Amino acid sequence: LITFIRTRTKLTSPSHLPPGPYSLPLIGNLPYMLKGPHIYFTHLSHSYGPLCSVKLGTHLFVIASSPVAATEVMRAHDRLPTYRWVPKAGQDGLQQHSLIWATECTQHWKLLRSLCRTELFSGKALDSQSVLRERNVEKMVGFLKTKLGKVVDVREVVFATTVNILGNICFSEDFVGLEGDDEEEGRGGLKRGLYRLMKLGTTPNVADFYPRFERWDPQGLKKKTSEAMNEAFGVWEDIIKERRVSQKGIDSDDEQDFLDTMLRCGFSDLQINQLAVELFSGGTHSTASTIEWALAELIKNKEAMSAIQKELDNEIGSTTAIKESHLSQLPYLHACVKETLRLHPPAPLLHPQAILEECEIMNYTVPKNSQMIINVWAMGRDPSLWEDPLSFRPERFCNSNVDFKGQDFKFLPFGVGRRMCPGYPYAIKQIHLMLASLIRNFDWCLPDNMGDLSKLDMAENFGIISQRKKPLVVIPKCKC
Ligand code: HEM
Repeated sequence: LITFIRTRTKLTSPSHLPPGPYSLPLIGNLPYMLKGPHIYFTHLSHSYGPLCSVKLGTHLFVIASSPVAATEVMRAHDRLPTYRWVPKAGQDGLQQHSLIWATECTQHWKLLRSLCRTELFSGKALDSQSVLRERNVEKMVGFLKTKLGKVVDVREVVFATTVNILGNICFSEDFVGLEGDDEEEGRGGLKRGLYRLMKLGTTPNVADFYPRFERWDPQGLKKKTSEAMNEAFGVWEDIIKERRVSQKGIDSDDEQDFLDTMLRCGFSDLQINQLAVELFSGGTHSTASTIEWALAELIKNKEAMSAIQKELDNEIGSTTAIKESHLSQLPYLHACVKETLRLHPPAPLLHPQAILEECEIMNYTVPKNSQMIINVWAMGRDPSLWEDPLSFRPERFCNSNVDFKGQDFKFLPFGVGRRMCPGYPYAIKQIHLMLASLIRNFDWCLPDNMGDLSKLDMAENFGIISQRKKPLVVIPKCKC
């Protein structure tokens, strides 16, 4: 079959295009994406090599699935004009204020990135936030202690904690409850808005593949995205109003939170809402999902769990609450988090960027306006790059220099280049602290009816953030 497809492809494709499958008229290869684009693209790379091309709707996508191909794609990005592909559902005149959805690296994008880097993610900013993170993580541990022996949805608790940490850093507020009773308490807006935005991000949009449908918004996704944005705005609208009136924090020496910083910079309500929604949607599901996957992998892999518990016992001893100052002494914990990000990168595909000029990559011709994608998920599971790649073996990162800072092209969970995640130092601190606290304070087991640990379901769901298909539902037990 593969030989047939290859021959057919050779006959039908322009001669120097990166190889790829025969595409059906009009729909291209869209029907094959149902299991998840990252899985389909990985299969393609097995058949056609590390740089292949595929037609989806009316667009040509070029997919890089090896470190060499990814390096070449990034080189092309550096020397040629590019623009970031933005889902049509998010294109409502908001890009001019956007960080994540800025199509180009404009002056405003630069300003937002540098503001976030200095005020949220620099070493100094991270140090000043540590008390907020520690306080919220202590609350999470306290809450779980009331649930000993009972079934807990780890995703709910961890997600709520990540939202509240960012809520405190940006608005000095806890926005959601840990009990999952926000709807009854009338404060579910942010959680609901963020879940809705994530769901909208996972819904395939006809208009993305057939741009001529854009103006009709056939699935109503544009409208729903804008409703979810408004729902989030409703959560902090009054806080912004009050702060504008009180002028509190207007002097830079008085600044309490990131809202003060945004007000000092003269941001309008629209700009504040846009940046806040992007920080919350980029920074909460991704970290919560990594913690959920890491805990699931550790519950499943008893040896790794014992090794991490031993490290925590040896390095922290009987100290009750883990502090961020302990984290640098925990290399095995760091290795477990890297191993989780290798197997379960929350962003399995780096965002498509289109190159605006025809160019040569690895001796193939890439036509102008092709969307370039780097398949991080495929590289994390490639047996030519990692020994026994499907097994969870944190040891591979012990005594290794491989890091996620965008230098090692086989391991890019936070992306690479100009659009790399600016929040990674923040994310890593938070993940380390929360995971260490979950393991230090509790033993974890599956509910009886779920049987054997080794059969813990590890299926994944592809979306704007890739998560476990089923939430991790487990029982915390007293570590006595
Ligand atoms: C485990 C946690 C996280 C992972 C794996 C992650 C991953 C990524 C990746 C891969 C990108 C680049 C996307 C691309 O090039 O296609 C990105 C961009 C971004 N991330 Fe993260 N991220 C995480 C946490 C965070 C946090 C905590 C924040 C903020 C609070 C954040 C904010 C952003 C923003 C604003 C961008 C867009 C940057 C731009 O386009 O210039 N992320 N993230």
